Amino acid sequence: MFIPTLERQCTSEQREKFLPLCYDYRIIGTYAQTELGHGTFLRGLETTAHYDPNTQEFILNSPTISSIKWWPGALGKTSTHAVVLAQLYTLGKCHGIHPFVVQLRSLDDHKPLRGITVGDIGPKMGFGPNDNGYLKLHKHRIPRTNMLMKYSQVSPDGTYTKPPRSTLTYGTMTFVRVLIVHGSAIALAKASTIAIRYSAVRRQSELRPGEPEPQILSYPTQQHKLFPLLATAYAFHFVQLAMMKIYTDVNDQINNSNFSRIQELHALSSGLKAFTSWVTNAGLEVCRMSCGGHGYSQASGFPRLYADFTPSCTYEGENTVLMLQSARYLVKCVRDARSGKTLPGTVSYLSEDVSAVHSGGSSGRDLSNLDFLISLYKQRASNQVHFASDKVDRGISAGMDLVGALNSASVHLVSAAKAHSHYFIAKTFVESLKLLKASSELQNVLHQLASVYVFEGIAQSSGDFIEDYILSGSEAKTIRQLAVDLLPLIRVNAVSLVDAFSFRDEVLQSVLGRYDGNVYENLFKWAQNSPLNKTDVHPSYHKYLGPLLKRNQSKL
Ligand SMILES: CCCCCCCC/C=C\CCCCCCC/C=C/C(=O)SCCNC(=O)CCNC(=O)[C@H](O)C(C)(C)COP(=O)(O)OP(=O)(O)OC[C@H]1O[C@@H](n2cnc3c(N)ncnc32)[C@H](O)[C@@H]1OP(=O)(O)O
Ligand SMILES: Cc1cc2nc3c(=O)[nH]c(=O)nc-3n(C[C@H](O)[C@H](O)[C@H](O)COP(=O)(O)OP(=O)(O)OC[C@H]3O[C@@H](n4cnc5c(N)ncnc54)[C@H](O)[C@@H]3O)c2cc1C
Repeated sequence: MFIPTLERQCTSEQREKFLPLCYDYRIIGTYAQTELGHGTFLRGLETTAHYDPNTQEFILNSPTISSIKWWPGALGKTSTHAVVLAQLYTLGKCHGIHPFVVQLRSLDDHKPLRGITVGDIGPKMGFGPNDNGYLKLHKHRIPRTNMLMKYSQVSPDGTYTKPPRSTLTYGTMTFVRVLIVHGSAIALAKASTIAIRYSAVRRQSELRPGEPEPQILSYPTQQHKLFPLLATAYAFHFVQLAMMKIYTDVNDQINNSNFSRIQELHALSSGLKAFTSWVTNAGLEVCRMSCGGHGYSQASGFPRLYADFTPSCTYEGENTVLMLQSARYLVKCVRDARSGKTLPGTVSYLSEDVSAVHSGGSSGRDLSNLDFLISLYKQRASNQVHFASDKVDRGISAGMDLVGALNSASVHLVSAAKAHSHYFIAKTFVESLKLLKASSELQNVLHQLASVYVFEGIAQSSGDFIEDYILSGSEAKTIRQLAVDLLPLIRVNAVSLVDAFSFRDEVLQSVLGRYDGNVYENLFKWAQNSPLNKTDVHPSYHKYLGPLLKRNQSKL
């Protein structure tokens, strides 16, 4: 995050000064924004940067215990520098959060500089090798030119020039949220690879006396656990490509001072980061549990994969907060649509009259047709967004201000943002396959994946579709069965579909997911290498167990 921030927030002179040092690994930096007392509420950050025109320096301080920077990756023992987000004060006025490059440690002996107290925040659930750290600043001075001034400036005499948009400071977070969508796709692909390969190797239970134990991948319940997640990994792959394309296009516009789509990008990246990381987080646990006891072993790779992935739901914007950000924009779009404004591409459906799609018990609608089902996802999203938006309007009519009305409708706003994200993902998956140049055989297999993703997505949220009369109960049941009917077809290519992710064994880090399937021999080898097995009799025997046993034996 250090380098992307410099690349996006530096003037050209600052780029020339700082970026070569980064690219050549002459300095190592972190992104120090979160504090002990604030991670979500950025306007509440307390670190201060007061400009001193006499020396043309900023004086950085952590004025309170809650203002100590806390969590930034590699801050504790590694980073020599940080981008520090602090409240800018100049000529007696506060101008809000701005980014500053701060050197933390000497480039000679790596010791912390004067006014810098820095260290590791202690053991965490995962990310063991990462020294997430703390930073306490005490009257630490940096040159004026260390404030990143692409968008806002402080002149030598202290005059402040404000940015074209205050939120441009938040640009790196948007970029990383887009990367996390990619990260979700990768993590779910890894978990699917481990679980499906292991399920093809593992044989368990005797269905009928005398019959060989079947591969657990042959059980419909095992397929129902794993194949929708496999399909989701493929869906997220195509979605992260689409998300990155939108990000690149909007970022190019921003670089040309066109800020018209910055809000749409913020809303979409927030919703997709939250949606994909929540779904992946839950999916990793399903994959682990589908591998039985060996899934719980470190040898499976699941404990580390989960412990390292799960903070994706928290960092870079806590997921609920990001869903609310997305929903806030959707509410704005409903208002714009009602006042006749044209809406941007990813939200244009909110101005359509989607109520035309009626439920109908045996209306003869083709419930296996993906284009038709995507129209139902659209209707569900539109209904949920308009419902939540109407709740906000009713709150205001009842005398609340906008903040109060948004807060009181927030549970529904999160549901609406989830439905919006889900519609975007399902639509993107189906549309991406149409554009894919692939053999008819491959198209057929990928269509099976898209179908099980779309069917299962409705089955798992059928309440949304039934409550709004988008589907009848019997239609929902039919779609649920369509998903189950697809499972044996996907079974044929399941192992090939995870092999296609091409994770090397060294990357997958899983004995269960080994490409050669040689699980049991390698589990035993792995166990023998366990530190506890260095000696037959563990030294602790002589200190604790031995004396205890001997003492009790003497009583016999
Ligand atoms: C290239 C191949 C790569 C492959 C990689 C694949 C694998 C990689 C996997 C993962 C990679 C990434 C690894 C992750 C490592 C990250 C480690 C963690 C880092 C961090 O956590 S950094 C700190 C993150 N912190 C946050 O995100 C804070 C969240 N809080 C906020 O953003 C804000 O406080 C807020 C938005 C919640 C609230 O802001 P505010 O108080 O100002 O209140 P509002 O009134 O809601 O907002 C005002 C206004 O601003 C708009 N807004 C807000 N944010 C943005 C934004 N980012 N962009 C644009 N606009 C924004 C908001 O919509 C409001 O606008 P309106 O007034 O409504 O118009
Ligand atoms: C592994 C890891 C790495 C990190 N790396 C970095 C880093 O490199 N740099 C950095 O600056 N930070 C980093 N962070 C910090 C991270 O960005 C914050 O933890 C994150 O932004 C969440 O903020 P918080 O911890 O204050 O949670 P809080 O915001 O306190 O969240 C707690 C609860 O409050 C709820 N909540 C908060 N606000 C609202 C609201 N407005 N409406 C409804 N509910 C709300 C949330 O939904 C959540 O349920 C990292 C964190 C982790 C875990």
